[in-house]
Amino acid sequence: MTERATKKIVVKDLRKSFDGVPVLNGINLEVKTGEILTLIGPSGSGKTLTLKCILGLVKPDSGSILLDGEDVKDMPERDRMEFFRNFGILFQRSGLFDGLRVWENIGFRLSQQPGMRKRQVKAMAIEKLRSVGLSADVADLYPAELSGGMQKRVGFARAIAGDPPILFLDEPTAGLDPIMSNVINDQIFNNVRELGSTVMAITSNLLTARIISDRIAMLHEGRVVWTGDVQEAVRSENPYVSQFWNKRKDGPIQMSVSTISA
Ligand SMILES: Nc1ncnc2c1ncn2[C@@H]1O[C@H](COP(=O)(O)OP(=O)(O)OP(=O)(O)O)[C@@H](O)[C@H]1O
Repeated sequence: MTERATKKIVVKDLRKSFDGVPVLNGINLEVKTGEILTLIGPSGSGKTLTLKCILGLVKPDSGSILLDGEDVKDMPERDRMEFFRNFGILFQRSGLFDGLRVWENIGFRLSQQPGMRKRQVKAMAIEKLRSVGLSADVADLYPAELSGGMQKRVGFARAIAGDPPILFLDEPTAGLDPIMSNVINDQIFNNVRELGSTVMAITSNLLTARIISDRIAMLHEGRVVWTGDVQEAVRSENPYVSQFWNKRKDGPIQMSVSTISA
């Protein structure tokens, strides 16, 4: 098979500095088709920045980023926006449009396709709401009328609308209680498996990482210090993974107070 068919996301030697201070020091990542890769790592290790570079929100200094075989690093802005329409993105704060009803939020991308009727968009939105465990009544509400957990679920429903081949999930369970986190973990896992999407996720929630991931990539100081299957991560003796996974204060990962409080 070609690289395009087997690897949906390929990041090679990604580097980024701010004011001469290196933050990404040569990130290498690969996500195979249909695989869920989760980035974990201490605060400030470069997880969000890596995702921002992949999404084109921050321009890296060097390296290459291939999505579905296309080099997106130097893609012109208009092409990039068009290209990313094919992918699902769940932002950390759900990113719902306050002025749009739930169904309009979920159907936003679909409604921009020529010839798409309102009725079709709403039907698709309701189907996606059901797949994240919410009833059709929610469709006509506005985001402000929803709890944080419901907003996350609607954000996820929007990300999977259009059955995207690639999905990016930034902290899908941040700020949720443990029960709601678990509901979302299951819904991510089930929906993604059903759709066969390739996923790159970021999470600080180790239970989320454990439930949704096939593979884990651990970042530290802007480098990938370990990658492996999720089962290997759980019992890994790699000092970084073991310290992080077992939430130990002592080890090679040193957290300064300014980092902890950031
Ligand atoms: N636009 C920017 N300008 C300057 N520094 C930045 C910028 N964006 C990120 N950084 C720095 O890059 C480092 C990595 O940030 P990043 O947000 O990727 O961390 P993270 O691993 O996602 O952490 P967290 O889990 O706390 O979100 C941090 O030290 C941050 O201050």
